[in-house]
Amino acid sequence: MAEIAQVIVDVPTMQTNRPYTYQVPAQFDRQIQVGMRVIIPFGNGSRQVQGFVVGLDEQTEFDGELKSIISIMDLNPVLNQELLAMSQWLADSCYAFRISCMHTMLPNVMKTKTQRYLQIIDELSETDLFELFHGQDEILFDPENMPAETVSRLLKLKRQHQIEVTYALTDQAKAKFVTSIKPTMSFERYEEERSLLRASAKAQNKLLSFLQSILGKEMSLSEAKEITGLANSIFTTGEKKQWLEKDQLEVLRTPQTTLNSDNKVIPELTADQKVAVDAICESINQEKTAETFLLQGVTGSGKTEVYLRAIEETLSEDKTALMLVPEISLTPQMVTRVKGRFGELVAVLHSGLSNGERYDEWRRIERGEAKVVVGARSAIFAPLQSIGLIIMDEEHETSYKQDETPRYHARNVAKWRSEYYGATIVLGSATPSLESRARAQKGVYHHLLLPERINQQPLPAVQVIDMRQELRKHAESNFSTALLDAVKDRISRGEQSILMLNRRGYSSFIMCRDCGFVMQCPNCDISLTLHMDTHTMKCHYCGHEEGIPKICPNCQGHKIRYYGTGTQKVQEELQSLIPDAKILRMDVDTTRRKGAHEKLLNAFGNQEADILLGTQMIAKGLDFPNVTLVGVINADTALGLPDFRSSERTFQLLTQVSGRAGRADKAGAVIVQTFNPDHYAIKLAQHHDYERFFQTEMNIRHRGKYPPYFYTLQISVSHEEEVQAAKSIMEIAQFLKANLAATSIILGPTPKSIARMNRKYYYQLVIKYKQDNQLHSTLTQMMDQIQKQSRQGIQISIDPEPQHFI
Ligand SMILES: Nc1ncnc2c1ncn2[C@@H]1O[C@H](COP(=O)(O)OP(=O)(O)OP(=O)(O)O)[C@@H](O)[C@H]1O
Ligand SMILES: [Zn+2]
Ligand SMILES: [Zn+2]
Repeated sequence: MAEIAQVIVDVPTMQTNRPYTYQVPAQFDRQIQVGMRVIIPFGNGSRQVQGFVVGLDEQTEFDGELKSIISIMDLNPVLNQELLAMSQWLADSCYAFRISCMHTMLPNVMKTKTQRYLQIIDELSETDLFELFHGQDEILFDPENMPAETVSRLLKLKRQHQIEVTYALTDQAKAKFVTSIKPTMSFERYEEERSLLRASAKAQNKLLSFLQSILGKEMSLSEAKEITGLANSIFTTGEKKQWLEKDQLEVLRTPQTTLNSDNKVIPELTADQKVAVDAICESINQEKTAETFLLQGVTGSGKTEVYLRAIEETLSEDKTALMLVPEISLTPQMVTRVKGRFGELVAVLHSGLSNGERYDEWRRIERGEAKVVVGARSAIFAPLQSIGLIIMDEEHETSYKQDETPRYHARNVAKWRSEYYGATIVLGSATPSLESRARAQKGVYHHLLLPERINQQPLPAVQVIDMRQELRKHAESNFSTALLDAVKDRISRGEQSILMLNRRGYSSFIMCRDCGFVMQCPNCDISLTLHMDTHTMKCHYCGHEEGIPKICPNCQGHKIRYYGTGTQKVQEELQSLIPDAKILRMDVDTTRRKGAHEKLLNAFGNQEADILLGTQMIAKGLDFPNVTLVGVINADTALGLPDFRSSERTFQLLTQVSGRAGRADKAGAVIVQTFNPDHYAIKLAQHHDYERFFQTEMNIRHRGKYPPYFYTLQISVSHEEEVQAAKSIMEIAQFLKANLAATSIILGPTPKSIARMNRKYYYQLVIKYKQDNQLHSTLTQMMDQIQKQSRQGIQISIDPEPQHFI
């Protein structure tokens, strides 16, 4: 008997974590449950919004009058106890609003769509109203698609209280239904019906035999039409004659994968794999112990097989398994392997799914039909229950951290869930993040090693080419002689090459050779990027787009030139250097369409091309036996970034891309082109020496007081007026200095390296801290300020453990 509900209200502009109290009308008494979505009145007037029930009470004492819940949107809670508790923790630890955490955890379609209607209050006499309302009492208010003049006239009428606004919410979370048919009679009765037909009624005759063939079954109408080739009208006739019954059948929109299916032979484990699998399985079998393993295995050492065995064990214990991969569209081979092993039990969640597909996969998980979930970052919130195992492949990848609010790291969410269920965590990587490797060192994580490739296949030999020398020999080519010769050699042997163009912090822009003018975004402090495919200049921060100028907008000169190296330009150069090479290009431009990744990879896997040329997206997870050469066209770009992790990123990327070569019986080679051949990250990657890199980098981090020795937290402030932004970051800095522990260090405040974005000015400061009991409460206090200040247009964000410092 719940009479009072605590509701988190879904209004984005209302920045609070406080639940609101609503009356539960008697008719909903039995139905309402914590974790359901409800529609509630909010604010003045007739506004309706969505909310999430987070608490139910019986007490009726309350000062003042309570508003009542209007309706309940769900038959079952969409947030179970665990997810509700998690949303609370997530909001708290990420300094985020609970409503945005809830939305992050749920499929998109759980957001309601609000439409505004305008309604005439009294009788209408004026022609004005008649014209605006087209003679109706109510119209949809859609300011974006209405002439400005109409909008202002309508708003004026509203101010004069002639019309009022009403809100209608539509629930987008809809299951998909299709019409189905079912035979209603026995075989003999159908025979009787047949004898009554005229000889010319061939189609009906055919329908009768078909129905006889599917006795006791239900089938979708469209499938039945396809099988029989009969028209709709025949089925309608059949329904009228009561030969069949029509019904609504729910269909799940299951995403298809088009990647070549994996050979399903389950290999015998190597000795090292066995040690790892045994240790992990033992932990899975222990109830209620949340242990974390760091599985550090060189590229091609068979980490995936370890994951698969661990999943198998988890399922046999009647528990569920969650497997995260950095970006699923880039690792279709992984999905194929998991699906190949566990079939229908697998649900795949990723950004390429349509909203409907995502919703249906989500419900398959929620109902317990899918017991293994594979997905990218946000799949960590999959509504699995009794989780026994959480795997994070390539655990060092930055894509596990969300850059927008809530700024969570999937690894921390994994830890929370593993403690909730007593689940085992496996973090896998050839190049673990320094944070994780340091924890393994301390014994916080169990360290498991796969030091060798399968079949003792050697890691590829890496040759480093000094591009400063090369440029002296021949100007302005992206290809050294060594790399070109190696590629030609592979082509002549019928082997394949992967070439990577590192494009982080890299872009193509245009510049006037007369006056040096560079096209800038009118809203942001950065230059526009040239996109040859659409023939436009685009801002990668705010999305601003314009045409490519033919003459310089500054001096009207004609010497506009392209700078920077796009993959397309590199492809053209390579093609002219090796005219008969078959090149596949994989970058954002060629993979925009759904399924394009898989198509390209399939083609390459079928050896339809000699060379796969691409950006970082080709560095991960690819396992092609015929690839014996990997070339890195430019290893340096990440090194130039003002980020203390830039060496770590470079080392990780080089190791990972090198790992694509020589994975089967043919030996592999790697050629790395660089302007910094002596840099330790490049040298140590050349020698596959993770341990030395770890020691070297740890020393540097220790000296600089960086993670993993210190934690970091970034606070940014933005405002349309630079003075306002600067003023409030200074105030924050003062406040922090007065309240934080003496051991905590504040860096800044400074303008962000891109100081202006989307017409707003950005300032930031970074806190480095070891242990600071004051920090959390101080920052939470600051969150209250955010709520006050955001009303004046100032936006403050707190980012715990940011992964990018630019
Ligand atoms: N025990 C085994 N015996 C034979 N082949 C195996 C065994 N384990 C894995 N393999 C095969 O070895 C290859 C490399 O394994 P896998 O892709 O799992 O390596 P990985 O450690 O995940 O590599 P990377 O980090 O480079 O993605 C795969 O083709 C896999 O099928
Ligand atoms: Zn811009
Ligand atoms: Zn010019």
